[in-house]
Amino acid sequence: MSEKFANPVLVIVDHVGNETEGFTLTEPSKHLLKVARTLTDSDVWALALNPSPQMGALGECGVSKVFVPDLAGRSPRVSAVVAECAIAATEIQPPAPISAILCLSNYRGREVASILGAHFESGAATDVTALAVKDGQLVAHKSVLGGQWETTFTIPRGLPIAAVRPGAGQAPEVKPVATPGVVPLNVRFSSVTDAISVISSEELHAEGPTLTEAAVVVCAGYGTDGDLDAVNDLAEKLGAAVGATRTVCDEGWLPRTAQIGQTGVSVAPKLYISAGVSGAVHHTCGIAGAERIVAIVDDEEAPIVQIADLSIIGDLQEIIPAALAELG
Ligand SMILES: Cc1cc2nc3c(=O)[nH]c(=O)nc-3n(C[C@H](O)[C@H](O)[C@H](O)COP(=O)(O)OP(=O)(O)OC[C@H]3O[C@@H](n4cnc5c(N)ncnc54)[C@H](O)[C@@H]3O)c2cc1C
Repeated sequence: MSEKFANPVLVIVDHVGNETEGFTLTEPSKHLLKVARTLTDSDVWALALNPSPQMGALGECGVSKVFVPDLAGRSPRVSAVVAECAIAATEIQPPAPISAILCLSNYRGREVASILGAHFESGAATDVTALAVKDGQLVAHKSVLGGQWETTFTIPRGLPIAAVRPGAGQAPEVKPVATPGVVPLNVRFSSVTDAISVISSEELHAEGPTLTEAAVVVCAGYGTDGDLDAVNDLAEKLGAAVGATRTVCDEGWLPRTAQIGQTGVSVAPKLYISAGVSGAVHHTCGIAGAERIVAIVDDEEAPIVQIADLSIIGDLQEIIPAALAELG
């Protein structure tokens, strides 16, 4: 039986939505809460960054306590705001020692983790792909050097902080909590935090699901030769988000925000379908969280074939229309 912490693990969770239409806990956050459950015999707590967290979904993920800070108009997109909320959650009275703080390893999460690591004079691991507890310490795994090496390390001092890649780590079924407690947080934000404010933010891809949230991702590779009609048609049919390899973004066929991989985003869909992708490690390290991988590629020796659950060898411009015809 694997070792666990005796104290709660705090998870910084993300929601999408707004106050008018309501907030929805993101799939990567749900996954991370279940990963947290594997690390402690005690409670899993969540820090939510909106005034109306999705309590039902948090309870289903085994969360017993939800910290809800009053941001007083500040944006949760500012990493320092989020970090100071997490610090405030660790200072509630009476004190409740926390074993570890987890967040998602995205652009904001990596910054949040570093600020927290510096504040607690402990350490922060980012881009983590798996977590465990050994000898009372958090053990983190991460792939480095373009995914060619897997490293295992620990934070031996103070409160460990880990930013975990979306969808990474084992997430077993958890025992739901019927009614998680809500703890309002009054945070004394520092002047450093208030030195940054968000002037505006607009969603660039309002159509279709977000790449990192989507249950199905169709990824365009260089083999599309810039003709993305088939990929877009398949994505539309499946309600999927469209991703890309770096070469596709380098060519300007899709925006850089679509890039999946080491220098792009990580995705963790239930189904990832690649079209004309060779499967370089720089790319496949970004799909480690995918449940099922289907590769459409004309080269049976391509590395993607080695990791795919199903490979369809041939011309994507013939295979995808044929598949769409089957789907009706
Ligand atoms: C430091 C570093 C970081 C990097 N970061 C990233 C990253 O974040 N993300 C990323 O994706 N890459 C990244 N790369 C680049 C990566 O190494 C690969 O070059 C890139 O992923 C290859 O993209 P691709 O599979 O689209 O193209 P290719 O490797 O050219 O593969 C195209 C594939 O399509 C097949 N094909 C051609 N025509 C057809 C057709 N008609 N039908 C079906 N199949 C066809 C070909 O046989 C081939 O297998 C990085 C590289 C470095 C050095």
